[in-house]
Amino acid sequence: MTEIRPRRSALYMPGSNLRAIEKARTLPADVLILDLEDSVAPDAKAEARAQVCAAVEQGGFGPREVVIRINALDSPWGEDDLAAAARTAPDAILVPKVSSPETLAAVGLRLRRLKTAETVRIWAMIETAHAILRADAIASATHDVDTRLSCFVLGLNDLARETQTRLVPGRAPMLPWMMIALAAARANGIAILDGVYNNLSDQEGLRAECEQARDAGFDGKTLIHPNQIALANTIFSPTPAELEEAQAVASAFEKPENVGRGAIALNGRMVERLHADMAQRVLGLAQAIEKRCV
Ligand SMILES: CC(C)(COP(=O)(O)OP(=O)(O)OC[C@H]1O[C@@H](n2cnc3c(N)ncnc32)[C@H](O)[C@@H]1OP(=O)(O)O)[C@@H](O)C(=O)NCCC(=O)NCCSC(=O)C[C@H](O)C(=O)O
Ligand SMILES: [Mg+2]
Repeated sequence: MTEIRPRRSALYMPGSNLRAIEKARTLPADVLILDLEDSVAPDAKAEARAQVCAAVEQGGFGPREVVIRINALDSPWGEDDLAAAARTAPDAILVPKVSSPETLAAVGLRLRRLKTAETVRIWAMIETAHAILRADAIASATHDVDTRLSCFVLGLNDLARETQTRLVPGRAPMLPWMMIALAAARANGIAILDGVYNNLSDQEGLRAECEQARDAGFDGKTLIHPNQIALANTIFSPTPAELEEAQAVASAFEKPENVGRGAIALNGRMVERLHADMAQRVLGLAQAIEKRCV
């Protein structure tokens, strides 16, 4: 079974907020995104960079995946952010406003020159109209060894700003873009996380977006507040009924009488080997979640 990394909940926190970073070491999020970009004011950029890098070097984040979101390379802070982040060897460096594969190649090249540990991956924010139009080309960068791309993260606030498309309940105007990004990610074998839900006090609205993203095939949701973690973890985890079904499908194909068969009937439904593959993924995710024990 392929090992799966759970990314049900990915919590952003401003790099300038030391209290939030300290608190994050105890929060049950699968991924922590220490932000140097939009949540940090220009005057606080240098201090936030130093603070985030010291925190990553200090460690203590347990099984949580630690990601540093840098400023864009063409901003006044991007180059310094990238060099400092690379030295601390987080799990990944998240690059904002990626609009072409060339941006990722530029980041990859710098990581090679900086002799950055091979374990450091690149994640790309998909949050510009060009990124949607070039999603497959950007995701294809994962096949270039230098580029290290392993995950897309949607930025629907920036997409709304650029396109004037409204962020409305149900997200109908944004859904085609979400699915284009999803198809590009899956076609190239990388992970993909949904954008944030801005309303901190609306758990029902958050639930609706998490369920929509789960059904659409996303690995998890990016979050902005600790009170959003539990819901995302629950919704992006397999339910007991899904686990039972997955176990039944996997076991059915292991029976000696089914070894040579491509399709079988199970509880009145046709089940093919592709369903057994899907079942193995569900079982693998459940196993990986259990192993994390945050
Ligand atoms: C939105 C907030 C500014 C609200 O902060 P605050 O008013 O302090 O919230 P609370 O008083 O309810 O906080 C309770 C405790 O929880 C801690 N806390 C709050 N938020 C976080 C967090 N994100 N991570 C870790 N810990 C957090 C507080 O410190 C309190 O702790 P304690 O003192 O022990 O009680 C704030 O939630 C916040 O800053 N959120 C993150 C904002 C952010 O990072 N934004 C950038 C990413 S979103 C984005 O850019 C998406 C994309 O690019 C796009 O385009 O869409
Ligand atoms: Mg953004």
